Amino acid sequence: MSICEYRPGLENIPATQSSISYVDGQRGVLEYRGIRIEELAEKSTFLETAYLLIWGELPTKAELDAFKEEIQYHRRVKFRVRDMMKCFPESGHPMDALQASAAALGLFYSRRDLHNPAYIRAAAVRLLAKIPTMVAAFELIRKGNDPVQPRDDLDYAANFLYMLNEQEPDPLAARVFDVCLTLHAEHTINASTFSAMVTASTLTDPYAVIASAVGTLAGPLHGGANEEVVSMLEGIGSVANVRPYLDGLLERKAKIMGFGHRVYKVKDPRATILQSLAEQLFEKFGRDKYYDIAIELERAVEEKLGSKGIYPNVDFYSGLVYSKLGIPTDLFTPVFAISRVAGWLAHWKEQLAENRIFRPTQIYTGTHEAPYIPIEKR
Ligand SMILES: CC(=O)SCCNC(=O)CCNC(=O)[C@H](O)C(C)(C)COP(=O)(O)OP(=O)(O)OC[C@H]1O[C@@H](n2cnc3c(N)ncnc32)[C@H](O)[C@@H]1OP(=O)(O)O
Ligand SMILES: O=C([O-])CC(=O)C(=O)O
Repeated sequence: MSICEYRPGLENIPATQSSISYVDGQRGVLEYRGIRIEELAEKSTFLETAYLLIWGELPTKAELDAFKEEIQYHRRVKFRVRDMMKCFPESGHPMDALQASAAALGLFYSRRDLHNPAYIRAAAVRLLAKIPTMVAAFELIRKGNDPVQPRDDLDYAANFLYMLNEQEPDPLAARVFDVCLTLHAEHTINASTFSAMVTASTLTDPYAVIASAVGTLAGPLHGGANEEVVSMLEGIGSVANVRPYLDGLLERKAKIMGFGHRVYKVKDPRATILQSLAEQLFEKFGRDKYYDIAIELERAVEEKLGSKGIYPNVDFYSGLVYSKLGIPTDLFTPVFAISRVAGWLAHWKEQLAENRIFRPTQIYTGTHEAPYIPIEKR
């Protein structure tokens, strides 16, 4: 077999075949199972979209009702998981808390039966159901409160906001949050999904698969960028300071958070939708001063870097939406994870259906036949 050219970051190297989602980065198109993201954002719900991603087809009403009921049944987490979270340092990052809690689920559901569709479904349901509960629980625990139990009369998105803010959300806020979850659910073979697939390919348990993906999503070049965007907008402080601040970043050759993408060379279609969701929230609950800074920054970056294909990605406007929903800044990436778990699970299932362990090669750049130097002579 011939050795291919080495491409840092595996740029443009196909690492799998998949029918889950599709991105055309030149035209700004994203489809889940062939359906455009704009259409899903308008007409679907997160749980219906998760079902579509994992099982490949839109559910019938009966299938969706059964799925929702299963999710609702599994939302609670065991008291030992909550007690474990109480031992985490309050100052720890919620993504670390989520990674540890997701991995801990493997201690309780350790039976592994990867060829059994019922096992796959049960694990997928458990993860989709429990991850929001664990994210909200850590938030309340670190504030010194007891976690709030899920409410059966609230749907997935509304229930999360309720568990987080300890009050029932406004219906517009709940719908906007549900759309955010749909938008973030899947994005082909990005870094965290690749991480999930590599982990899955060893035939380990699904909790390890998801914990590994959570750890990968946390980094500032990936899902962690949404948190960094808000710090950047706060650091800019005013519309007048946008251009001097940007010039400073470019001089230092620093990355502008929330901009650029390996695949998109135009504005990310999800950023466009998130921007319109932010506007809907501002109309009802008041405008955020950071929105004006964000718009000016988008304009300035386009002028300076548009020719290089650097435009807002999904992480640019999401923080403005989340802040308006009462979500603390360091929960932005865990909230991304609540959603992306759907895509990770879809890829886990697809990987298992035709598994071969990931084991690429390398180009060795070290020496050979090196002498062992005794410690006293080094
Ligand atoms: C959910 C998500 O993961 S979406 C992405 C979230 N991440 C961010 O927003 C962090 C900021 N963005 C970035 O770091 C990058 O654009 C990434 C990591 C998303 C993609 O990285 P890559 O495809 O490897 O692009 P790479 O970093 O090689 O950049 C290519 C060129 O564009 C420039 N560039 C890319 N993104 C940016 C940016 N945000 N700000 C300034 N310049 C940028 C690079 O400096 C480089 O320029 P050069 O060719 O003159 O050296
Ligand atoms: O696709 C990528 O490289 C990053 C990602 O997860 C996304 O944009 O949602």
